Amino acid sequence: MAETEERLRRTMMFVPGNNPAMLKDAGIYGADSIMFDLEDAVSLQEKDAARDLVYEALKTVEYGTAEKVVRVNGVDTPFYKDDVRAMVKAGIDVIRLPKTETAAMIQELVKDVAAAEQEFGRPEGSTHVMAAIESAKGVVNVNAIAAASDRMIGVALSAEDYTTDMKTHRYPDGRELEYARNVILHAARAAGIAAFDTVFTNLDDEEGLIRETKFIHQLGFDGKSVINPRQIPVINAVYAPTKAEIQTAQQVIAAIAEAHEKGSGVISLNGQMVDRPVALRAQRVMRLAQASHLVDEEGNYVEE
Ligand SMILES: CC(=O)SCCNC(=O)CCNC(=O)[C@H](O)C(C)(C)COP(=O)(O)OP(=O)(O)OC[C@H]1O[C@@H](n2cnc3c(N)ncnc32)[C@H](O)[C@@H]1OP(=O)(O)O
Ligand SMILES: O=C([O-])CC(=O)C(=O)O
Ligand SMILES: [Mg+2]
Repeated sequence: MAETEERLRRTMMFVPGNNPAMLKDAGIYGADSIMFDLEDAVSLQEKDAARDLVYEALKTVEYGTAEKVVRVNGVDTPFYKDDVRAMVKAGIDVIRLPKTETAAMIQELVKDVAAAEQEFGRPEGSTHVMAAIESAKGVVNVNAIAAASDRMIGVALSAEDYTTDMKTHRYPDGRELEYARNVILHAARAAGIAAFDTVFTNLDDEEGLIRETKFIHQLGFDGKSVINPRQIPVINAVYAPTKAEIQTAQQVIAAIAEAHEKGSGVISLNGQMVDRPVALRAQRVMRLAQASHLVDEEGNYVEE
């Protein structure tokens, strides 16, 4: 894994790289990661102008604590090399490679990123990478892709292209994505990196977005790619623990501390066994509670 401490990545917002107004304001909506897009949101005629615009934005706009990600054009396009050089020069945090099908593609990206870091005097290893899985071939190879480099921070399902490749389309129940979601999630967890679910494209169907987010949250995904700021609070609300979950997590953390004081790794709490995995899950609940501003610095629940 590229990072020692896990970063919260509930929402990764696509921002079309050719839209100056959106580039300027992208930091105000509270996305955990902002993803500048040079690929499919940008027409062929605008590729060079979009790269320049994103470069300028990265140099001049303040994006706060949000992680800065760029979706470059694919390795087999004439834009890819210039995209990688410009984004590394600008100091991007993460490069997202679209339509990743093999570990060799990630290795090629990593080689180009390392060369650009050297060319522009960026700290060696400071640019992380991630893979978007958008085809059957990508799903079949995702274990090797996820483990292809220690610069890798995550893998994402890209269901629009994936369902096209699979000769189907997206249905409200998402059954056509079952296999890909599970395989991608396992590859990410086995490699110790993040897993991102795909975009939800019907902006007016908030209920559908809530249903899909609850489902991918239950599976264990870190978060979703999003296309519009109004999707961010909806997803964050699904990821926010309830008051009861927070209180249970606090009791678990206190109980395990008591067990440790007594020289034990296991204790009973309200008839339930509490051991290390339960305590680790409780710590994650508290991290999500803090990110959702549901607890104060001492960890006390804050009434809304
Ligand atoms: C399959 C794929 O590859 S998906 C990835 C590629 N696609 C994209 O990147 C599309 C990203 N999203 C968008 O361009 C837009 O959200 C659209 C076109 C879908 C809808 O746009 P709008 O109808 O303008 O959305 P809406 O009315 O909700 O916008 C509200 C505000 O949020 C801004 N906004 C909307 N989407 C974004 C975004 N992705 N990033 C930053 N700002 C945004 C709008 O500029 C507007 O700002 P304003 O109030 O200051 O004028
Ligand atoms: O990464 C995403 O979710 C968007 C995308 O490119 C796709 O679905 O093909
Ligand atoms: Mg795509």
